[in-house]
Amino acid sequence: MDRPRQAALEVLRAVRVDDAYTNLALPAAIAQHGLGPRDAGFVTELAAGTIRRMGTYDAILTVCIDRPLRKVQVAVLDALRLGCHQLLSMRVPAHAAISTTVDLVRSRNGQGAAGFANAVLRKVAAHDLDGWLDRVAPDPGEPGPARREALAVRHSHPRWVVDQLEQAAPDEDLDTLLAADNLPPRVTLVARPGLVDRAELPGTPTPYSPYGVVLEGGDPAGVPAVAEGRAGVQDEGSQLVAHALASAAVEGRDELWLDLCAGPGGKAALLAALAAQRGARLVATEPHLHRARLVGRALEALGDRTYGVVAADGTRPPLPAGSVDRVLVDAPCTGLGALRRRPEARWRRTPDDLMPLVLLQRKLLDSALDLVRPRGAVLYATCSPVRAETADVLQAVLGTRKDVALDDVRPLLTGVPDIDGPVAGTAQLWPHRHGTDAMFMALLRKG
Ligand SMILES: C[S@@+](CC[C@H](N)C(=O)[O-])C[C@H]1O[C@@H](n2cnc3c(N)ncnc32)[C@H](O)[C@@H]1O
Repeated sequence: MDRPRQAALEVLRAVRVDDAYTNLALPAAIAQHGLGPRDAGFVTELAAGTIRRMGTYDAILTVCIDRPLRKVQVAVLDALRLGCHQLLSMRVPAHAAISTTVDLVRSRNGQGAAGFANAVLRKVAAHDLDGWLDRVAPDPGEPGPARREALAVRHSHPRWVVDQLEQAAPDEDLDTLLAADNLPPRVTLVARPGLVDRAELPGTPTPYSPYGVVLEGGDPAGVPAVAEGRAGVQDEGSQLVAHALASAAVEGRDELWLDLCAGPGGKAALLAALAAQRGARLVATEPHLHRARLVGRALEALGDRTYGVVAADGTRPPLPAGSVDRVLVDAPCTGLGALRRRPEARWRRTPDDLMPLVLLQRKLLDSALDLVRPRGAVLYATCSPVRAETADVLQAVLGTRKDVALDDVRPLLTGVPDIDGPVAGTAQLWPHRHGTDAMFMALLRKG
């Protein structure tokens, strides 16, 4: 039996049936099948790539199968999707892609299903990916619903996500923006100031963050500074969020910093290191215990130079009003700006997720504004560019508070080009433009 393909099929099943995260299911399947580095690379590309591009492959399979996809046995459908990825997006020769998929189906679903898979994949193999896209989703060129529908299929995004991204970036080339979500991100490390210098880390310096390096290859866990918590794996956009809050000018006392939504702790660790260099200390809050533990671990290398983490709800934080000098609200959000990182995320989110998140985001921002002292700084951030979570939250909260003003965050992001956000003074990063997650940032001050 072909163990790499079997492992990939198991990852697809775990993601579909058990709601597993691809990034966790993959190493588990690789370990369980005892695969070496070469096979592990193949399985990672096969499983993660198939999950990411499933929307496109389902549109193609719909044409190749004479009954609705929902009537195809799901295990067989998963195998067909893996076959499509090998045929259309990987350099696997067609005969190998077809015969190995058919063998996989035969071993699990019997001879009849194997014959069906063989017939379907032969049809798929009749065209390359571009040929199929021109057939199932020709781009009408003109902006509008038909184009958004075509781009949703071409770039394998749910249609509602395409609509949200288009509203978030009406002047952007939607084609380029969506294409960037299908490129797995480069691995970026952060050197936590005072604990390690970035020159000591392998890789090349990140273009915008003063703390980052892009790792050219290899396992980040094998870097000693990462293993010791003096450095970590962190997107450059996330580094810039911590950098912006730390760089905001704050008059007078600057002793207590708060990360209100801290789990799993990447930004908390960078902020805590920056605070410690200036004689300030960070406290982190996170309501979910397992995530609070991760924050604790991320802060370990700083010892008593931080106040550590408190398992608490940020809307009812255990701190007196007006007691904090700087607050980060890295709010729970749809994560539609970080789709590159989580292959299954686009299929799991639904439009119904939006409103509860927006209500929580408003409460958290309000809570942060209560906690900060007059003339202190609050940075509101999301890894989503969706307007309901960015501009609308900001405007709703500013509309109810006379004591708060929006400051310009953009001068704190020196050297980062084209960062204007949806409200004057806010910033929006983009994968296709900056090579980062689509982080939104707004800086607020209490009068
Ligand atoms: C976008 S993540 C934060 C990422 C984190 N800052 C980092 O860089 O590692 C949002 C976090 O908010 C937490 N959260 C959810 N509800 C919350 C609440 N009521 N108060 C505070 N945090 C909350 C989530 O559990 C999640 O860990």
